[in-house]
Amino acid sequence: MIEFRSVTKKYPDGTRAVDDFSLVLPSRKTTVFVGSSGCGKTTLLRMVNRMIDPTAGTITIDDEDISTLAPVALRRRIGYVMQNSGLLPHRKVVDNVATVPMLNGVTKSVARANALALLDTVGLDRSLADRYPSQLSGGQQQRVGVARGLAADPNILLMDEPFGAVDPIVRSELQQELIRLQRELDKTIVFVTHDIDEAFLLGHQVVILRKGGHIEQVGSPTEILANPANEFVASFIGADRGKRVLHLDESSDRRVVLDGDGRPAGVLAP
Ligand SMILES: Nc1ncnc2c1ncn2[C@@H]1O[C@H](COP(=O)(O)OP(=O)(O)OP(=O)(O)O)[C@@H](O)[C@H]1O
Repeated sequence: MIEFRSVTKKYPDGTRAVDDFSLVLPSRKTTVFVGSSGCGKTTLLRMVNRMIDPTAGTITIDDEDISTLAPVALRRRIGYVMQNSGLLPHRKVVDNVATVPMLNGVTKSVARANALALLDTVGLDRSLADRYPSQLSGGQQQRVGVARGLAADPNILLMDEPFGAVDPIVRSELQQELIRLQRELDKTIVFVTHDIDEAFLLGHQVVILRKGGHIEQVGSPTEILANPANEFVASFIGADRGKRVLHLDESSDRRVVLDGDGRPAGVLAP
């Protein structure tokens, strides 16, 4: 369990990126921070592995105050996946994945063998192991980024807009893959996005944020969709435009679900 208690981050220039933020992120669940640009999502995420330290307040992991832990050691036991994969360009795929375990003291041969197994886990062919990142597609690079984030077998995986830079079809594949991985691996995932559809798809707990890391609403996708807390949330999730209000068309022999604009969204199983 990760807990933020009255956490504030004020940057040296005076910007209050996060202002008195408190929240519990349950273990083995995916919590998604969603909100528009500049609302403090990345700052919140990076405070979990001490890439950024809060100005006030405390963050605990399983009741341990992380300010008492050495940042480098903490970072090596928390997976981190970022938007542009962050792979080292001059290292082969397999070595990108094996780096952190080797820094943690795992021998090269074991780290490489584990890295190959992780390529299977994220749905990549092992034949790509000896390529350099530039020889992969954007989607493949992101998969390697996820494999690298998992390499030290962390309990916690931080993901900062990891699928933001790939096309919609690949993005959808990566999202499905992450849902599968979460079921299989049972990690505590903290995921940042500005895309509410992605947040609802991936999040067990969705946190809708406004400037300064202010929580507008927190809940499961179902809770938020059924009861948006205020007009800001209603507008953010598209409820005000009727986008998410679905209708049933039973005029034919099949029951067709229509979205707010009358477009078919799916067919109900008989
Ligand atoms: N190093 C910094 N110095 C000063 N201000 C910063 C710094 N980093 C971020 N900020 C400011 O803090 C606020 C929150 O930034 P943050 O990157 O956490 O937002 P975000 O929600 O992740 O945005 P985006 O979706 O654009 O990545 C913004 O106003 C940003 O300009």
